Amino acid sequence: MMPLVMNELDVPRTAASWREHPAAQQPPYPDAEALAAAAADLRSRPPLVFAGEVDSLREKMAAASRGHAFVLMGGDCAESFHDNTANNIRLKLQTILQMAAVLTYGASTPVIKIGRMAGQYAKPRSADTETRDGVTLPSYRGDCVNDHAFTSAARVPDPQRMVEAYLRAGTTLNLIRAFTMGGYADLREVHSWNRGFTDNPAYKRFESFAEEIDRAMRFMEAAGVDFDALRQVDFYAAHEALLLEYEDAMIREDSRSGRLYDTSAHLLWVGERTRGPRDAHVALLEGVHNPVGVKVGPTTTPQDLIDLIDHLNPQGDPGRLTFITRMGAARIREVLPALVEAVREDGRPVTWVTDPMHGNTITSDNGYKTRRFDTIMDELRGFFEVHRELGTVPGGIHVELTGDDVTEVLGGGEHIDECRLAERYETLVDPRLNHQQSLEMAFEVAEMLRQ
Ligand SMILES: O=C[C@H](O)[C@H](O)COP(=O)(O)O
Ligand SMILES: C=C(OP(=O)(O)O)C(=O)O
Ligand SMILES: [Mn+2]
Repeated sequence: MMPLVMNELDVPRTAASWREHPAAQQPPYPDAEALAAAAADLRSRPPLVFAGEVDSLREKMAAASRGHAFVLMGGDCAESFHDNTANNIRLKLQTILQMAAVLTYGASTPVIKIGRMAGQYAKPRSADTETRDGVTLPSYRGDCVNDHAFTSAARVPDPQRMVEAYLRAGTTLNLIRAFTMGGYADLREVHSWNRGFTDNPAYKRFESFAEEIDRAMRFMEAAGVDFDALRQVDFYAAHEALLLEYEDAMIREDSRSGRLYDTSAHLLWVGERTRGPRDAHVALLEGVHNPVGVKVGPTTTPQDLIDLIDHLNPQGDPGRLTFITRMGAARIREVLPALVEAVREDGRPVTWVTDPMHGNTITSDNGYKTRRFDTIMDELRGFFEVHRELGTVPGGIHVELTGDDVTEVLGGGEHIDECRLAERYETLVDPRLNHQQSLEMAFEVAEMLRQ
């Protein structure tokens, strides 16, 4: 085990300049003293990740920007304290590992495995309030902020939830590390789970692909590959750096280098609603050394991206900045090329990742916030087409998924239709791919990568 070398108590405040910038999507805490006490409590606690791990992810993201690795980032839209169970963590991890095995074969490069896990507890909302049956209450903003129950007491922002989120993130990371270091991620095991996908009606389309992977495994075995050396994998954690007080309280100095890191996760991203280059969220991430992502939607201009690079990666260090595009299937082929070209012309490297979920959210006729599997796949195809035409590198995918058999996204091999949404619609905010849909996506993307 590497020693933790963070300076936990003496946090230089330079990263705190975010307080001088406008901050969107922050909860209206009723009790400033309670907020300060919770933040002080967090500041006294150990970091959740170690700077050395964060640096190694930065290097891997740099490899992805050059096409020498492929990023798979996935997990819940909003994690919840209630679902912070061993089984839930295990199934999500398993799903990501299964997808990664298929993608590794398709891409013929290492797949960088990143969970939207262990800290994805704060949500931006399009409306500050929610109305049900004539009753209007503050919106749910993630378990780090308030409770999902629809009562006025539950919806009051409670800063003590930040401490709870920290503790839950810590136990989640602990279990992830135990699984991924202790043999649960063994490639032979992961490959055998993927055989379970043969029950899926979509499997027929991928049968020959799956057989190829099977053959490759047998070849490796026959050639004497040391499978025991493949029993451990690197797995990283990421979440949206939305709740500024929480992220600020998790900043620590790395005593080896004197650099500041946001130790709440390895990678942090800024969302489409908070990505203003001169706004507080970007200012906070400017001050830390983590690899960072910025979600960019269809209204983004080329100049917006250059401004973001100026702020977040002025020196053009590879691996520091990832643009996560979420354009919508209908717009991606039209709007992405000019953005990619502007960045290419600028010359400072970024890693391009697609989020095919957030530009494709619809409301079903029976009132569910949902997405169509086919539309999601169409945005993914558009992403690869644009990069292929421009000769640039499609660096990875970012998806909302769960390891459970929920029914939140329409379509896929199991043909989930509107009536079935009611069966297991469990998400607290956005609809997630279920286990089978996630694997189906992995096979489709692996085929795209192979071309
Ligand atoms: O996860 C993303 C956002 O929080 C979400 O899409 C916004 O959702 P809302 O429009 O339901 O507030
Ligand atoms: C809020 C999210 O996305 P975006 O910022 O792209 O809307 C999200 O990833 O859950
Ligand atoms: Mn979401």
